[in-house]
Amino acid sequence: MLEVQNVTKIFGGLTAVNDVTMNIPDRSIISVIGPNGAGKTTFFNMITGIYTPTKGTIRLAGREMVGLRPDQVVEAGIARTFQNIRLFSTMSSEENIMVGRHVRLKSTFIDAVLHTKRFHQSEAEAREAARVMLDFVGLSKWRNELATNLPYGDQRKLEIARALATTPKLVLLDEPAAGMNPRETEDLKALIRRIRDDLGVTVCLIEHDMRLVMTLSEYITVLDYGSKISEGLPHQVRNDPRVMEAYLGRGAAAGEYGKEATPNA
Ligand SMILES: Nc1ncnc2c1ncn2[C@@H]1O[C@H](COP(=O)(O)OP(=O)(O)OP(=O)(O)O)[C@@H](O)[C@H]1O
Repeated sequence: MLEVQNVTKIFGGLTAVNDVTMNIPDRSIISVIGPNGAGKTTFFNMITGIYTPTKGTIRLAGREMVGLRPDQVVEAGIARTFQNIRLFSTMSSEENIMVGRHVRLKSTFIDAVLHTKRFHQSEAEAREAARVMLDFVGLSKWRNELATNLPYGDQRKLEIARALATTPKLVLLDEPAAGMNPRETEDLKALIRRIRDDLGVTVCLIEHDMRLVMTLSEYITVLDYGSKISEGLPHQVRNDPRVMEAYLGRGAAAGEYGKEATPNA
């Protein structure tokens, strides 16, 4: 599905991502982990067209993504959520998802201004897609509620629903469990499995909650200081001394996230 080859990103003198190669198979659930500042978000930002890699190629089903704008990457089939929730807080849950859906609609700006038949058809289609997505993520009861009024865990789910409304082939989730309580995290795990199983969407996540990562991921890639230091099945990564060293060798990482964040937690 996604082939990332020898990707590097240099900011001034800092190499944030260093020669990383990674393949994401179709319909898999993959995680990218690593201590603070390891380069995970920069990696997502390159895949989604926010940053252009200094070097390397990124192909989605054989099509080169490097050089595309973020909106073109979404159209190609890659959607994402952000580490810090980025919902339109003064819009309802339904409207937030409709915004995501617009990338797939046929009506133009002119249609919207002139309120043409095509515009009304598109609006109806977007509203129906939003209804289906709200139902899928279990947020139907919040349909008309402003996004800002939703409980935190539900705001994260709404972001996922908005990403899914673009009908992606691949969805990138940046710390989806951040700030969630254990029950919300269990719900999220079930939702991520359904995204893959029911919608056939490939999932790649960045996550610090190691319990979630180890039980959900089929394959894990570990970054540290921008470089890939390990990859493999959860039990292989968990037992890799380089990974433990990356987390526990840095008191800051262990202290900041506590036991939950270490691969053996
Ligand atoms: N736009 C930028 N300009 C300069 N440096 C940047 C920029 N974006 C990220 N960096 C640096 O690149 C490195 C990797 O950052 P990145 O945010 O990708 O790490 P991360 O693994 O996502 O960290 P975290 O787990 O804390 O979110 C850091 O040293 C960061 O300060």
